[in-house]
Amino acid sequence: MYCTKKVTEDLYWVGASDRRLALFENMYPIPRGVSYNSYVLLDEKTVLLDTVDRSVSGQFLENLEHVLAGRSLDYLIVNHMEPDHCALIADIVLRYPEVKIVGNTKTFGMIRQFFDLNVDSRAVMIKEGDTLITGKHTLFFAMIPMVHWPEAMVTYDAYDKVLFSADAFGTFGALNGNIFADEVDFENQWLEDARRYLTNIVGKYGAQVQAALKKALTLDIQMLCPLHGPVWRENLGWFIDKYQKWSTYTPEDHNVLVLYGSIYGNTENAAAVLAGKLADAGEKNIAMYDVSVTDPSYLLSEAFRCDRIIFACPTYNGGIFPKMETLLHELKAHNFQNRKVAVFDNGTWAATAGKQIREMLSQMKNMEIMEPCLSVKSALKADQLEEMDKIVEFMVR
Ligand SMILES: Cc1cc2nc3c(=O)[nH]c(=O)nc-3n(C[C@H](O)[C@H](O)[C@H](O)COP(=O)(O)O)c2cc1C
Repeated sequence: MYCTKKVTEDLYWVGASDRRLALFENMYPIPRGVSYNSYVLLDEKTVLLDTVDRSVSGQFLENLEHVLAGRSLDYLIVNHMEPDHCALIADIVLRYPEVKIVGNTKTFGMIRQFFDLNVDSRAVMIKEGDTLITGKHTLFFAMIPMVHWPEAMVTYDAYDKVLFSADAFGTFGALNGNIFADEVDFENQWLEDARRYLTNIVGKYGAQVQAALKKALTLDIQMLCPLHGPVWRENLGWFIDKYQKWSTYTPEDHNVLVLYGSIYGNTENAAAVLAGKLADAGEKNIAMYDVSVTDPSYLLSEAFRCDRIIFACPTYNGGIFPKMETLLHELKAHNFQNRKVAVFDNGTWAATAGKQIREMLSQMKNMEIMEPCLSVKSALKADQLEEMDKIVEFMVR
């Protein structure tokens, strides 16, 4: 049975959700699932905006057939060539042989790589600022390279003032009947996943997201139609502001994040003592995670949210406890910057992790790193509490 949603007078959502997939991109846990959005514009010409992941192909093809209601498909606009959106291009061509495919030079290069498809005869090659008139609707195209692949582009429907934003403004999370952001408690139930999605997947490309936002802000946008997650038709400024923060590595909250690793529990104990002292000093909503327990994608997202971070872990074979080292590599790889940080380490015979963590942090831009670093010798002792108080002073001042 088809499962579609009317978005505007002429626009339909024909996507579907996957609640079985454990890891998005075989990397990121998605306990709330994910949606693959696809849209159909019914004008004098019919237009499909992106396809979906192969996992939801059955539902999608049925949706498309229902919305077209016997009409042929004139155009398929490919805003993004990642397989979770482009997987069904060849299937669309088989079902709708008259279809023309709209994309930029890089799009067609990638279509040739992914598919054995003679695309040239049906290619409508567009570039920045080009238009496609479909009847009463005029569609504009703008390139948003590296948000998050080089060929990525957005389509703007000037008639309804709708921006089809590709992966921008997307989020993890299956759509549960409500496809509009104003129909769900986005701030409490979706924001964490939206942050985790953007920071992990496109976090490295803050400058490119900024460039895309600058272009978008020149348009009168009444609706955002991303390729994952809810459609935005209210309060767009609130969500765009989140993107401004994430893409400029500006913290959202004045909160301390405590990230610790521990083998036998002594570093964990010291982290708990420190968090208690921070609370005594007035810190609210302290966030604390064991780096061995929580997936790095959540920790990276939390690091983007908080303005101050404490890293603590044991020394491991002369190096950093591996789970912490992985996280630090992730932060560096995502261009993480602009935070106040303190470090403490632990070691039973030669503690070197703290020095190495600070070296890694100093390779990130604009990090205010506390010196020196507290070093626990196996277990925290009362004579080190004063040193711990100094971390608290540094964090709260
Ligand atoms: C595989 C392994 C390697 C270790 N390597 C070092 C080391 O190079 N230097 C050191 O001082 N301690 C080393 N340790 C000991 C721990 O860092 C130390 O006991 C620490 O206090 C553990 O803290 P925890 O109680 O939070 O796990 C190692 C422990 C393990 C299991």
